Amino acid sequence: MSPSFIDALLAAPRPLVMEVKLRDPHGADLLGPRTVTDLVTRYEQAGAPCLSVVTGRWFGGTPRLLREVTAATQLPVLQKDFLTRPAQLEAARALGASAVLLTAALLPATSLTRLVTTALDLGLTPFVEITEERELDTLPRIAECVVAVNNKDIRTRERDRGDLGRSLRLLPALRAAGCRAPVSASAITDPHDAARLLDAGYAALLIGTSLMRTGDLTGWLADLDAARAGVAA
Ligand SMILES: O=C(O)c1ccccc1NCC(=O)[C@H](O)[C@H](O)COP(=O)(O)O
Repeated sequence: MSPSFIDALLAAPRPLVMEVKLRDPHGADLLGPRTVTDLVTRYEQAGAPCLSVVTGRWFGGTPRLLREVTAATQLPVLQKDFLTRPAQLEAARALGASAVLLTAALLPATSLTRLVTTALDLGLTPFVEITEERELDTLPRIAECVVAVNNKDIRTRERDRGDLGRSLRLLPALRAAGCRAPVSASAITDPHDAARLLDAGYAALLIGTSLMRTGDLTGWLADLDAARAGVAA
């Protein structure tokens, strides 16, 4: 049996969730001449422990894209979309997802509780995204969730430049609330910044645009590894 999304992430030596995302927030194409299968294979070869796929239409996605990704890999896959109903979580599982995005800012507390419970009952890892400390107050079963700090603002379609300081500021509150798998997500463009976030105590990072855009994925990851070794020395 494959490991759950959260277990695969926590066991990874280089804990990056590599994201399949067809368009940037301004509508620019990120895939280029590659196929989705080429990209998934490349991420796998690069050692990704888990993948993410943006199926939200703001970023050029569709539910069919989730199936394309899960058909091309055995790795645990996160579906990133505006998921608000239990039926959408059942559909995600049927299409092969292992984790589902739940955006705390967009969900009333009662819905968030119901969706976390439903996801866990279905064997899916809830990937709960927050931008403010108070969103942790109503989050149930936090030790079983991945909790991601989004460095951008989804309410403005992530057209802002992002604020990695938000991740650094919120990490102590995440740990204090019992989160085992804190993730920093969005706007991570530089391997040195990525190393800094991991060194600060993040269990993992989620990176889309930078990995989609780099012409040298191996080099990007080598720079991250070198920066982490430097940080640790
Ligand atoms: O964050 C959301 O609520 C969301 C909902 C629906 C579709 C996408 C959503 N977020 C997208 C992302 O958060 C980013 O694609 C992801 O964090 C990677 O960001 P980046 O590295 O800046 O491309």
